[in-house]
Amino acid sequence: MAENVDQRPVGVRSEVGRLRTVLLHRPGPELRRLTPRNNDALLFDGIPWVSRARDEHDAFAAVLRARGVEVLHLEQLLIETLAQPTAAADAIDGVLTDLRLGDQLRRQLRDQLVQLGPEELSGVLIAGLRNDELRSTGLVSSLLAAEDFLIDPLPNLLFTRDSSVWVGDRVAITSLAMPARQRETQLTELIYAFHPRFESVPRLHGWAREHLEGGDVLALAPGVLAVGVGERTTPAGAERFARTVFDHGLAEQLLVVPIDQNRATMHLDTICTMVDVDAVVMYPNVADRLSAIPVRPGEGRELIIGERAPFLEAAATAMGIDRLRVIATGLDPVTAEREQWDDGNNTLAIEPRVAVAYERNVETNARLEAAGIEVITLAGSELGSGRGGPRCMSCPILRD
Ligand SMILES: NC(=[NH2+])NCCC[C@H](N)C(=O)O
Repeated sequence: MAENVDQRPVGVRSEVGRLRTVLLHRPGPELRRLTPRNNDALLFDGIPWVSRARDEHDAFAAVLRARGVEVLHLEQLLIETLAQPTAAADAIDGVLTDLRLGDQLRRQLRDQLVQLGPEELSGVLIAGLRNDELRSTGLVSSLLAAEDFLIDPLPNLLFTRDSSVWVGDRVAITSLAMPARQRETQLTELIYAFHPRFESVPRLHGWAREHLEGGDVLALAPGVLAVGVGERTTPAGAERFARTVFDHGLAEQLLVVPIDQNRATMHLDTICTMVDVDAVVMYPNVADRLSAIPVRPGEGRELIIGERAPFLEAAATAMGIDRLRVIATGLDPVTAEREQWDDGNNTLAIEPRVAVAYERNVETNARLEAAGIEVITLAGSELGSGRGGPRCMSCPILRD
């Protein structure tokens, strides 16, 4: 494990090892920005009731704390980060690159942002800024509608899984594919670059690189990673990730898993998550046709590309086990489809055979229990409108 400045251990080498430290984001005013006109672009399937969403999220954090997990909040880390003038200056430069602003508005916006303290600045970076919230008299501002955003809100920051991912004792800053989420990783990059807690942690990848999202990355076993390639992580993102983890000696094998390019299966963790060292909960409607391409490091900069094989077989082989046990979402194809959509597959293991799951996925949870998995249920009626479950809403920083 890497020692960092204040001597707190970090590192993730498993999906199921006892969870010690996790990064969450408690949803706030950024969710109030969602309207029926912008929710599709902002990747929400409905308009969440904000205070209830916060209650549900607080219950999630409480469940984790009750099990001895240290919960870090992204907003708190961001505020502490922005207390450093260079970090605040970087953050402001980052939002001001937006080409919709124009020079005059950019100057006026800068004048306002530099006056903000860390807490207010963090608030604006997360909740965004509407045109009518800045007193500007310039051409651009007068032509934009009052409700147009000068800084887009980040309602999906809630899904901390995607905006950074720990691989061993390093952190990969990801590069998010959807325009509504791209700025999130400017914030995670800032936190990991400047926050004293992470000062000595080497950073991988980066927000300006090929698309790679944490929801696509699974740590199947020591030295064995899987990465989904679909709507979010691109083939080039997977290739860069393979090269990077091999160069840093963080894995010996990577399984690249092509997934359907659609919203229901946006990340690998929407169809498959691990609940034990040799068991996954998986969407049966894709389980049989899901395949994997094994990739290994070759000579020099080469990658050795293996033969495409059924995912479950390839995973078991790479993990050195006879068989990966599969617990299926739902019972029949229709229930499975409903529960997969409601993130029944998206469980967060907090130790082997103990997983956090949304309570609404009754059939899937019953099957998990029957398979010997303790299921800690969460209400998620509001949180779920962003199409993400307990795994999406958590970024493990330290696991046994
Ligand atoms: N790891 C995950 N499955 N994350 C879910 C993210 C959901 C989010 N609304 C998006 O569309 O990007």
